[in-house]
Amino acid sequence: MSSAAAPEVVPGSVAAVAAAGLSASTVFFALLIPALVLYYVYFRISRRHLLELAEKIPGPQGYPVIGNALDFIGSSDTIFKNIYQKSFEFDQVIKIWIGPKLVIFLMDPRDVEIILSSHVYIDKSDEYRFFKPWLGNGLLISTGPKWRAHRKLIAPTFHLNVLKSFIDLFNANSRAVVEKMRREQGKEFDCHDYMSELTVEILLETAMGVSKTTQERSGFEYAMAVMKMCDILHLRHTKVWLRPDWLFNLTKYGKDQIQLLEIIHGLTKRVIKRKKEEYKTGKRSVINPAVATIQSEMKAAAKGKESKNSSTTVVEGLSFGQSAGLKDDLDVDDNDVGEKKRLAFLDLLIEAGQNGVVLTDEEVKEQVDTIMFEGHDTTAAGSSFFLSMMGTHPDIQERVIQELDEIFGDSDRPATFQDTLEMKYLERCLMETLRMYPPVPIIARELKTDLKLASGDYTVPAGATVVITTFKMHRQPNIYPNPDNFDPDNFLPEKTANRHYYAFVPFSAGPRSCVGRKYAMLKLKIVLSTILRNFRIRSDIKESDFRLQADIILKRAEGFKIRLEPRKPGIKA
Ligand code: HEM
Repeated sequence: MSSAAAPEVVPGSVAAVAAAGLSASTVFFALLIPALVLYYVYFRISRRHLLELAEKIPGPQGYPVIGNALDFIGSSDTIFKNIYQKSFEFDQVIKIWIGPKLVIFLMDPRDVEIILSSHVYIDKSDEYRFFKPWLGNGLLISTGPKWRAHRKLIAPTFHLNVLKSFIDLFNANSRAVVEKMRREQGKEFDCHDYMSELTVEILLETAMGVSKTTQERSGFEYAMAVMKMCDILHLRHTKVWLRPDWLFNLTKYGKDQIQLLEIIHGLTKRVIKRKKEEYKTGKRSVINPAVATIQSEMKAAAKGKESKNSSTTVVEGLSFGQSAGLKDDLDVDDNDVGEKKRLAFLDLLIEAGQNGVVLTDEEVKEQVDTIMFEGHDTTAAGSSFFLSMMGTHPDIQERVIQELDEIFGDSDRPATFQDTLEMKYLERCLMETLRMYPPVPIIARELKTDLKLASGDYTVPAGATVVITTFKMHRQPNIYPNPDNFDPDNFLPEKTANRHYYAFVPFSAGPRSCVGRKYAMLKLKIVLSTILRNFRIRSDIKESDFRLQADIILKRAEGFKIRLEPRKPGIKA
C-alpha cells in the first residue's frame, strides 16, 4: 500500500509560515500589511488626477492619513475661532484635507458666482446625508430631476401674493411675543428662546395653515428638539469617528437622535394628518392675489396715506434679501394680480399628494420637515442677531426707532405690506446683520466635474467638496472696507451698485437659492419692527466679546443675551 506523498511546502508561502509554527494573528498581520500597502498605492493611483490638482492649491500643512482633522477638535466656538483665524494666512482659495476628503474653501465672489449660478454644480456635499433620517430627500438635500420637479412645485407657494395674505398672522404673532417678553423686562435673558418658538408658531400658522388651537404641543418643545438635533449633526460633521452610521448608532448621540426625531416627526405627522382631514371636508386656503392686494391697499388707505399701489410695486432685490440685479425663480411675475389663484405650501402639497400621483405621502412629509427646519432655525438666528446688534449699537437703534415713529406715529396699528417697504433703515440694518452674521455661514457642494476658478489659476478637481464661505466672504476688506464694523450704510444703493452681485449671498443665489427668502424678509421686518415699537434693546456684552459657533446655523455660544426697556405701555393684541 503506497502512502500519499506529503504536499510540498513552497518557501515563503502561508503554509510555510504556518509550518514554521507562527500564530494565526502573525499570519493575519503578515497578510494585512502588504494588503494595506497595495490598497494605499491603488488609492493614490486612482486619485492621481485629484491629488495633482489639489497639490497646486494652497492650504495649511496636514498630517499623513488624517490631514487637517485635528483642527476640528474642541468646543464649537473654539473650532470656529481657530479655523477663521487660520484662514487669514491664505488668500482667496484654501485647501484642507479631512482624512481622505478634499475640501476647498472659496470666498471670491467671481468663484462663488460660477458655483451658485450654475445648473450643473447643484449636488449637495456628502455631509448633508446626516440630515437624511430627519429631512429624508426633501428640497434641501435632493438633486437631479426630483429636486427640479419639487422646486417647481414649491417655489410658487412662497410667491409675494401668498406672503401678503400672511401679514395679519405675522402681526398677531409678533404682538403675542412682545407680550410674552414683557416678563423679562429689566433682566438679562436669551432672546433666541423666544425667537425660536415664535418662528415655529408662525410657520405652523402660515405655510402649514394650522391654527394654534389645533397644535397639541407647543412649538417650544419642537424648537428645542431641532436645536439639539443640530448639535448632533454638527458633531457628526466635525468628529470623524461619528461619521459611520454603524458607529454613530452605538453612541449616546445615536440614541438621543432617535428620541429627538420622535418629537420632530411627531409634530409634522400631526400637522399633515390635521390638514388632510380639513382637505376631506373641502377646507383649503386658496389665496386670491387680487384679494390679498386689495386688503393690503385698504389698510394703507386706512392709515391716511395714499397707497403707492403695491400691486405694481417693483420690489428691488435688496428688500427681499439679495443684491439688486440678481434674479431667481421667486422673482417671476410678482404682479400677477387677478390672474392665478395660489395655494399656500401645505395646501398645495396635500392637493399634489392626492392618491400619490404627484407626491407620495412620504414625499409630503419630507418637504414639511424640510420647510419646518429651514424656515425656523435660520430666521430665529437672524432675528436674534439683529436684536443683539440693536443692543450693542444704541445710536443705530435710535435711528431705527425714529424711522418707525415716522411710519407709525403713536399708533398701535398693525404693520402693512406698504409699511414694510418704507422701513428702509431697518432693512439696511437687517442686511448688515445678515452680512456680518449670516445664519447659514457656509454652503457646500460636491463636484462631479472639474471646476476652473476665476480668481486664480486653479482647477478644483471632480470629487472635491467646495465650500462657499459666506461668513468669510462677507467680511473681506476688499469688498466691505472695515468689515468687522456694523455699518448699515454698507447697503446704501450707491454702495451696493458698486459691488459684485455675488458678494452678498445670505440666502444663497441662483437655481438653488433659499425658497423662503421673501417669506423670511417680510416676516422679519414685521416681527422686528413690532419689538422695536415696544422696547429699546440693551446689551451688557460687547459685540467683540460674542463667541460665535457654527453648528450648521451660526449662533452665539453664550446665548443671545439682551435686556429690554419698555418704550410704551402694553399694547392690545
Ligand atoms: C433669515 C432666514 C433664512 C436664511 C438666512 C436662509 C438661508 C438659506 C441658504 C443659504 C440656503 C442654501 C443652502 C444650501 O444650498 O446649502 C437656503 C435654502 C433653503 N431655504 Fe432658506 N433661509 C432662511 C429662511 C428660510 C425660510 C423662512 C424658509 C421656508 C419657509 C426656507 C427654506 C429653504 C429651503 C426649502 C431651502 C432649500 C432650497 C433648494 O435647495 O432648492 N429658508 N436657505
